[in-house]
Amino acid sequence: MFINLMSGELGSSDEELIYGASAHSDYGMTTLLITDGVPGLQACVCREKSREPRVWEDVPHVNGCFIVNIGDMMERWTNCLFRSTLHRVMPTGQERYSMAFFLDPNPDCIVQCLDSCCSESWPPRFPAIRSWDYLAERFRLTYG
Ligand SMILES: O=C(O)CCC(=O)C(=O)O
Ligand SMILES: [Fe+2]
Repeated sequence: MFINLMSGELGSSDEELIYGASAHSDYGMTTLLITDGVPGLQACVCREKSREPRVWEDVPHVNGCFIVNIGDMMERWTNCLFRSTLHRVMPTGQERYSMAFFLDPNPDCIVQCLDSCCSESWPPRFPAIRSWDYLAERFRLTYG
């Protein structure tokens, strides 16, 4: 479990929002996200993340509800039957707060294609990997 508190800040000189989040999918299994209702979050409505041009849709805020993101580890587990959600936060000029709860399997859990998610015509696409090894590699690639 990992919680991320994000805030968009107003620049002192020109009242411009200086932080958003570039396009990404979350690394883990599932993310529960809550925001203060200020817009900015967008999801890519494409099944293939590499497809261009990307089409982005605003994610509506619903009071009292979490936004649920499927993460990349869930995509591996389900052999791409569940696709992870490509999303981003666009600066709007307004102060904005969000809190993300990243839900992951235990570090020693082996993430491998579920039996119900593969067949002869749809073989496993990813090798089995220890949950923590997968996350550590993603963190290493992102943060060096
Ligand atoms: O602030 C948001 O709405 C999204 C944050 C996010 O994508 C993340 O923390 O991974
Ligand atoms: Fe995210």
